[in-house]
Amino acid sequence: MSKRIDVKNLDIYYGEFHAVRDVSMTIEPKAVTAFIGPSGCGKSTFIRTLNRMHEVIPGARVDGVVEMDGKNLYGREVDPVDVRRRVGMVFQRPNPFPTMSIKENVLAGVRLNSKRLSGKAADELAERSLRGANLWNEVKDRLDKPGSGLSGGQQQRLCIARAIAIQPEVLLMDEPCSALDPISTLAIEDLINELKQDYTVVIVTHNMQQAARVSDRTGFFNLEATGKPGELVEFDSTQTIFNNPSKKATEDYISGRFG
Ligand SMILES: Nc1ncnc2c1ncn2[C@@H]1O[C@H](COP(=O)(O)OP(=O)(O)OP(=O)(O)O)[C@@H](O)[C@H]1O
Repeated sequence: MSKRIDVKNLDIYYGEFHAVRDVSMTIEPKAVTAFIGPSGCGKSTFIRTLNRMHEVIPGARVDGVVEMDGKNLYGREVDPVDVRRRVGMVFQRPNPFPTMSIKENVLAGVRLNSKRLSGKAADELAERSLRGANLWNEVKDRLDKPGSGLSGGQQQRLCIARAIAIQPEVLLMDEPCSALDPISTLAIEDLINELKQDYTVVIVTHNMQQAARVSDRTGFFNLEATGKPGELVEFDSTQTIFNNPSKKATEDYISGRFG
């Protein structure tokens, strides 16, 4: 299920503004890749280009190539809706549909993709996805209650269940723990560790300890000055980035000298 992503010379724009410059990297399957860097360096912008969410903003565009297992996601024949089905996304703030039940929240993405599900198939998929998101035991007795009745950490796991219900190949997570308390954060980190058995996982995080804990590879983004484009300064095994980075800017950031 999981796929490899090759990014080649990717430039990202908001209208005239050049937000991210010339990124090339390979994101490995069945691994967690983390992006760190100071505010405004383009981490969120970059991750949104991996499922073509960037282009929903008027005037936003990219130059370059993003390949999934060798096929350009920006090819002329490629349907962006299909890309977003194959590359799921979890956002910073848990965003369950508040009036929908827990079960219907899990199935919402599948129903949007206009898949018809029999009652039994829907029940099975909901259970499988909630188990996959480590939430089943906590909600199995209240599947018909609203998703908004869950704690923040449970809501975020509900959103992860919704994302994996559509059986994506890649899971993007943009600061998935920034609205959560430390215990919920640990639950999500454990879950990320399990998800990499099946998915290519990409996470943006402000928390360097989190990047060190959960990821196999880390990319450090930076920008020279406000108004300049963000750049990928260094991309390597998490071990190397945190213990033996090759660029001074990475070392300064990791050791808290700026950012
Ligand atoms: N919708 C938008 N329209 C125009 N410019 C934008 C838009 N979204 C982001 N930008 C700009 O693009 C640059 C990169 O922003 P982005 O949110 O990707 O950075 P980031 O590294 O994720 O920051 P943070 O860590 O604060 O979330 C910033 O200069 C930002 O102001």
